[in-house]
Amino acid sequence: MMHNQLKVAAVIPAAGIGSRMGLAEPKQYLRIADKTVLEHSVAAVAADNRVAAIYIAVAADDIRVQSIHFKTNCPVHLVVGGATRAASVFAGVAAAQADGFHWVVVHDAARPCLQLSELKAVIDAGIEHGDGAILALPVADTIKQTQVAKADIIANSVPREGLWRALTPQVFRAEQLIEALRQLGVEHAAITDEASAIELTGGHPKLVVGQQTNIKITQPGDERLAAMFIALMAKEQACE
Ligand SMILES: Nc1ccn([C@@H]2O[C@H](COP(=O)(O)OP(=O)(O)OP(=O)(O)O)[C@@H](O)[C@H]2O)c(=O)n1
Ligand SMILES: C[C@](O)(CO)[C@H](O)COP(=O)(O)O
Repeated sequence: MMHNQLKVAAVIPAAGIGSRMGLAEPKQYLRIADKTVLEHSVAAVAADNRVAAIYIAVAADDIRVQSIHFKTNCPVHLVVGGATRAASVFAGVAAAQADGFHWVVVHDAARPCLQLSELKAVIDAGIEHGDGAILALPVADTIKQTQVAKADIIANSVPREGLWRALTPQVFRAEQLIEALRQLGVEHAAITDEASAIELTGGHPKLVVGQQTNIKITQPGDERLAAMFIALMAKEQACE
């Protein structure tokens, strides 16, 4: 069912330093085609007309974001993020809640290839399912576990049945997410996404199958893959 009438706020954690990329600037400011990775991600979440406001959590000393003019149909607010992803998400959700939003769609700034069909599906599922919903992909490869002392030597294989890779967006009731983060604390090492905070406080979010193209720019080379996907998606849109 499509929940057309409901308005949601998007929260974009964009306060990371991108240490695994090893670049001079954070990965959300890399340029792909005509704009930065952050602008691609913001435009992607703004594409669903239920998204009525966007809250971007940026580092306190971020000056790059000041020169960006976000071209969206809804207001874009900047909030100060924190030392962990969870702290940045908390800041964004708290701001959205203060502005009266009851639902939040959290999407990594580092995932610029999100497609509208995925976004719509996860918002629908999140609102419909009691404990929210996330985009995810079932693990498709054989999974190996390494030895404790030797990181490149196999100890055994792990059954992949029931294993999924978590993506974003992740959709939750603002109240439920903020309470979970407050209860666990935003420094909690096991909160690597919003769903894990909900799980750790007793909830069971729904999994919605995402697209292989919805990659997170994490390691060198990922930006080239993202650029290819963005070019392909633009070409497909032009043909529609
Ligand atoms: N304190 C932090 C850490 C991360 N993020 C954001 O969370 C998203 C996903 O995190 P990740 O890929 O781990 O980004 P970084 O923390 O920047 O990368 P790294 O772990 O390589 O340093 C990114 O959009 C990142 O900007 C954030 O808002 N605040
Ligand atoms: C939220 C997330 O993108 C889901 O895959 C991810 O957990 C955050 O980044 P990290 O690479 O795990 O730090």
